[in-house]
Amino acid sequence: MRASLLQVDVNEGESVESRRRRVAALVREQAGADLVVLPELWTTGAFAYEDFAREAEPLDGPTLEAMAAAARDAGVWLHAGSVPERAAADGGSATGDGPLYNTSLVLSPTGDLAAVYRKIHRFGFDKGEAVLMSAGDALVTVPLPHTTLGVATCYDLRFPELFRGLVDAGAETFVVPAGWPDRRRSHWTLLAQARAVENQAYILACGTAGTHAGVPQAGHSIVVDPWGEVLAEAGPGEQVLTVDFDPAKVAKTRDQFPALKDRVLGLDRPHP
Ligand SMILES: NC(=O)CCC(=O)C(=O)O
Repeated sequence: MRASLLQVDVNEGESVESRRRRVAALVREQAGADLVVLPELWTTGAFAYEDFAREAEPLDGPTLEAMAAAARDAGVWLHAGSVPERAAADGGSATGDGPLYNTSLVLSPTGDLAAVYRKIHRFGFDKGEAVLMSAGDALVTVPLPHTTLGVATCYDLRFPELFRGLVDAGAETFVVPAGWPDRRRSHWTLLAQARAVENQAYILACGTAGTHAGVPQAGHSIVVDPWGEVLAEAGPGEQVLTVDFDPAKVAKTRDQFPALKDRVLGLDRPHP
């Protein structure tokens, strides 16, 4: 399988509309890949809190429209990263004036919306995303022809129980769009390898480059195999990181070193 991670430079010098056009063109250039991955909140930047409400869009907004056309033209599965989603007042997916979510979109090679994931763990403690956005509550897996994706977003990477849940739901390849800051780059790399090793799964973790809202981004998108080996790692700037990997290695690793079978369930809950 061939995956291309588009580590987009997100900065205030470029309008959202211009970046959308530029990213759509980059996606079209990936024809021949099986899967293309974009970062978290690449229209605004993950730390551009004051832009979330202004740039928020319904699920069928301009980003979905542009990315669906690009996925169809390139004939690729596209994890289109996430957008600030303005949901309907009832929390549904129609246009509305309801809550904001940090919402990931997965598109099929025909440009159809295959999955939607609303980020569960919001970053910022008592400010930023954590207070501006609502939390999703559903785990999402997406069956592709050769692997099943499990999706998570950025800060989710710090919560291993979410990834265990995805494994239990059949995930073999985690896709993690992010807007990870440079000051915690060592955590990014370490956590990506940890999630891969402990779950014996691939991880495709795609971050942003550049600086927005005064926060330099880590870049260094990374692909790790089920044994924890780094297959490819980007540098700090805008880059297309392309990697070929064997999806069958997940089953082989789980078979030859069956640590997942030794799990003792329920330890993450308090004992009565
Ligand atoms: N956008 C994010 O979720 C940032 C996460 C982060 O900075 C961290 O976990 O550290």
